[in-house]
Amino acid sequence: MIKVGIVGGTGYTGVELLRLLSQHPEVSVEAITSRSETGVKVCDMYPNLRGHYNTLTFSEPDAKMLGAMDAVFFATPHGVAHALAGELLQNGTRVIDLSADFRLRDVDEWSHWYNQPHGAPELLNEAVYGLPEMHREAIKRARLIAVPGCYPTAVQLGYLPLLEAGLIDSTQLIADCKSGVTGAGRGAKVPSLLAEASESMKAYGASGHRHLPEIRQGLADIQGSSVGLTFVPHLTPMIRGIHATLYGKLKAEPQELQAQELQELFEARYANEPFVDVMPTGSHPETRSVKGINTCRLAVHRPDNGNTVVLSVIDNLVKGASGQAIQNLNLMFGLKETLGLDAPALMP
Ligand SMILES: NC(=O)C1=CN([C@@H]2O[C@H](COP(=O)(O)OP(=O)(O)OC[C@H]3O[C@@H](n4cnc5c(N)ncnc54)[C@H](OP(=O)(O)O)[C@@H]3O)[C@@H](O)[C@H]2O)C=CC1
Ligand SMILES: CC(=O)N[C@@H](CCC(=O)OP(=O)(O)O)C(=O)O
Repeated sequence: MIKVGIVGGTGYTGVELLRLLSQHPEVSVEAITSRSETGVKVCDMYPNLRGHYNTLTFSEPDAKMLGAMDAVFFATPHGVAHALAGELLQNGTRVIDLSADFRLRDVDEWSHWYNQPHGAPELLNEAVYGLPEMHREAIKRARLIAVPGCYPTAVQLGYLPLLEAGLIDSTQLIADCKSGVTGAGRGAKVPSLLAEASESMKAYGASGHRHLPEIRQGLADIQGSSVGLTFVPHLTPMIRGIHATLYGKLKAEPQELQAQELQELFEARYANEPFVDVMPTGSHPETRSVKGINTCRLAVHRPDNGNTVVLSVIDNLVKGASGQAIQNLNLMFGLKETLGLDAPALMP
């Protein structure tokens, strides 16, 4: 069994790691941290986990205890993994970080968007961006994984086939994205209150959101040169889910491409990807079709105005965080990529 620890076990991504790992045949969760719930049993705090973790108890984050693990997940706010990752890696423990600590390669850009100095710039060279559909071979060899953000996952998977094939004008990309409220974490905040978030919808970060540089970096890696992107996130009255509507203007020659050819491009690109589902022509994927699962469902449209529209849905807590983190762990440890991640979505 692979022994794992979770730092930040009381948050939404931490408890989602616990839920998913309870079904993983090769992983045993041996340590879980929370500074506020030290001494409390996991199954007493989260009744959905009763019967799965009968003795596992929250403890203070401790480098020695975590260093005894084969791998440690960080499900913590930005800046926490910076402090501990180096010591763990020295002990031979692999690190899978769900926060943004190692996602941006440019230290100054990171400090600008996260309003603090970067705490571990010496580790940036070896951090691998954990989007398996782009970086599978590097992930297999990695010791330190930066799990992509939720919006960045949905946007990059949607644009990837079009940018790889050079079909759209990459100076004018527009990503219009919606998220459920769990995207904001479990800490009490006024905008996440039921009375504030239900029966209403709002954009935020329209003139600059910290996922903008991450998405730009990922899309530039895909096409080999920089992109121009407008990204506007919205908060919607649902608990889980990301819906991304991605616009792209077809270049002059690809103007001839018909809907069926774009469909075939997407199907061919993702034919061997276990967690990307290209839906039939004309589909409009729903966030509820990916609730609780690690799948990104995509549909590509070709309106008659020279544009393409890609619709991309994921569960922010699964393919957008904890599920993708486990997909990375499977690759790093030479396991079947889908292990522990193959249950169907909840419906309705
Ligand atoms: N929610 C989402 O949809 C997504 C979240 N992420 C990222 O994953 C990370 C976790 O998110 P989420 O689960 O929503 O966050 P939450 O705010 O829900 O939980 C944060 C967890 O971290 C612990 N924590 C906070 N500060 C520290 C600290 N200084 N040292 C150690 N532990 C600490 C908290 O427990 P305690 O204070 O008791 O120690 C808590 O368990 C964040 O970086 C987030 O941006 C990524 C993709 C999607
Ligand atoms: C709805 C909401 O507030 N979403 C969060 C992003 C989700 C998240 O946790 O961001 P990371 O993936 O970078 O960790 C936000 O906009 O800041």
